[in-house]
Amino acid sequence: MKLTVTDVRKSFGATEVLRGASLTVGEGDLAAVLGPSGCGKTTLLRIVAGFERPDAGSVRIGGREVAGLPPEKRGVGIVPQEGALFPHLSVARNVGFGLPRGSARRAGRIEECLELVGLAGYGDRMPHEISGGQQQRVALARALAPRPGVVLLDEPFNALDRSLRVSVRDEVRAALKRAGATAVLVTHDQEEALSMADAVAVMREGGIVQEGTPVSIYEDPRDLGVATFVGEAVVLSAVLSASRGRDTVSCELGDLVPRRQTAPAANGSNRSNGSSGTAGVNGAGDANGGTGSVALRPEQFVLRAPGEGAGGLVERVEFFGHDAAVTVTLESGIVIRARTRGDVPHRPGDRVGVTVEGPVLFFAG
Ligand SMILES: Nc1ncnc2c1ncn2[C@@H]1O[C@H](COP(=O)(O)OP(=O)(O)OP(=O)(O)O)[C@@H](O)[C@H]1O
Repeated sequence: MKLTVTDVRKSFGATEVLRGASLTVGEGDLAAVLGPSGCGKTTLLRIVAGFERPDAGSVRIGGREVAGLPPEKRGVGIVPQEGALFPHLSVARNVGFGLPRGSARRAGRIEECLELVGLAGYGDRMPHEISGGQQQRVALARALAPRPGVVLLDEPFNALDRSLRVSVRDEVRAALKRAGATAVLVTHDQEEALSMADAVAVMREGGIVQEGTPVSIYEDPRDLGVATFVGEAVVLSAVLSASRGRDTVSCELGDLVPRRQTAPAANGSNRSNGSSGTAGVNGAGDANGGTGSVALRPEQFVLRAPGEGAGGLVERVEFFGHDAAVTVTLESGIVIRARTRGDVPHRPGDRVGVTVEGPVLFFAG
């Protein structure tokens, strides 16, 4: 079911934790609420679940206002941080916990949900007899069993080690999609949000500051704060200027092309993507001739021979197999981290030239 949270406010004593947070999750979508620790993510989730009462605002599930309803009347399933399975109950009894006792469909629904999460046949095991990732999938099966309108996942992969996390994420996403569930995942991990979710809502200081697809949030962040939180970026001072129908952002790595264009191009067409506010600049602000900041992504840096582009010294090469990260200190002292192919020819101590490819994010101010 569709979930709509509108202008929700919540204070604990004198601390205002939610300052008018709004969020919409389409039916069958998986939305990630992404924000730093303490920004109010869990409080928002607890308000949707009914464990906290908002001071103001509305929460609608499938069009029905649920703000006054207790948790058990909301049709919400919850996957807590560490699975929190009942250790003395078998996997099947954990999954069936929220189902009416004695119903003829109970056993069938338990098996169905175990199948959804890829654990058919595991019903008789005890929680300690399965892995941490499997325990999380059982927790998801338990949340899905009563067919909730919305499933809430609160940092569900925190307890898993990194290598396991990636595969469990895929499995959880696949199970949610198979179940056709509308789901909200709370996380502070941008990679998790970008790789798993259909939509990402970036949260900051008690409010959702930007909602969109993972690609749009990464490529078109509304301000420098979102740009640097959602993905790595090197931020440099820059000046935006327009000449001959084309905007240019000048910084110590040269004259670059901003992602948004203010001026009509030479052939008369306007290259602005028109998505919001003043073109030439990401987010609000005045573009013309302005100073501001440019945010450069690691994959935009190209390492070349010394003499081409800005000069720098390779400090470190991190090899990941499929790609590599090369840390370079530029002559100005700025440190950049470039994502390159895995077969990187550079070694610490090498001199290189650095250029930037592709349109860049520019923020006035
Ligand atoms: N019951 C409470 N009483 C008082 N303060 C609270 C309560 N619950 C949360 N807070 C405060 O509200 C703020 C937001 O907490 P919340 O847990 O919602 O943030 P979060 O973004 O989920 O953080 P994390 O990622 O660390 O879990 C924090 O400063 C926290 O201390």
